[in-house]
Amino acid sequence: MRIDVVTLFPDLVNCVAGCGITGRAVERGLLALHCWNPRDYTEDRHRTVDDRPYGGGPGMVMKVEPLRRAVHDARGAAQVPATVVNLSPQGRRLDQAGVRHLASRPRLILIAGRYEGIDERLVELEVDEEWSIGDYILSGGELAAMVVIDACARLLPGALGDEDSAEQDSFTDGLLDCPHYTRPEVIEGLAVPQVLLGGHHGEIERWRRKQALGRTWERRPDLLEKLELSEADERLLEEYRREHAP
Ligand SMILES: COc1ccccc1CNc1ccc(C(N)=O)cn1
Repeated sequence: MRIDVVTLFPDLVNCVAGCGITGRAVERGLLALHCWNPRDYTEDRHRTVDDRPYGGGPGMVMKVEPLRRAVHDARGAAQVPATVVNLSPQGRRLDQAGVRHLASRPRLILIAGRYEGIDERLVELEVDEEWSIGDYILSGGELAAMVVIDACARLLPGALGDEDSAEQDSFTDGLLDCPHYTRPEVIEGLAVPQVLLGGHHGEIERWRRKQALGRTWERRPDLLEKLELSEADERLLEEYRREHAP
């Protein structure tokens, strides 16, 4: 998978290429990451990428031309046609289904805006999809782009060894994750649930599923609404509810 990022801060975005699972995905050639800086596509002495908003108001708006030239060069840098994505608070809320959608694209060009945002005509001329990582304002789209890169990289075949937990990742099956424990067995009088120490894999699996169902019911009932639970899951959740009824 190839991801190009149009950004005024390539050093920030390139951090994902240097460490962890995303760094390993790049190392293994599973993910190619390239940044394009609109400032390199300016023609004036001051390398101007922003200007004052028509209609007045605070802040600045990113100009179309430097962005458009950067997108054009990004497109031309590989044969594979790209899906151009603008990261903005106005976009569709990203969830794991959205990540699966984006990770299924052979190529993404992510636009990371700064200032008050980008001239709407760039969106009309070049952008295929707008996505938001949540209902909050960031100083730029770079962190949102890095979230997309990380979440997509985890889904690329070979990115995670079996030492990682993408398969059991919460949200993969629409539920929150079960609690996790590691050594020592007791900390400050808090012991690891006995079932996890017994080595009975069937019991452990059952306990983990029940915890995932129960925690989703307690913390994110909205997620549960969206799911068709199996008979077995319904029974597990019922058991959890009885044990944890307030
Ligand atoms: C006012 O900022 C903008 C306005 C418009 C576009 C981009 C920006 C850059 N900032 C962003 C970007 C994304 C998100 C998000 N929630 O995904 C939050 N902030």
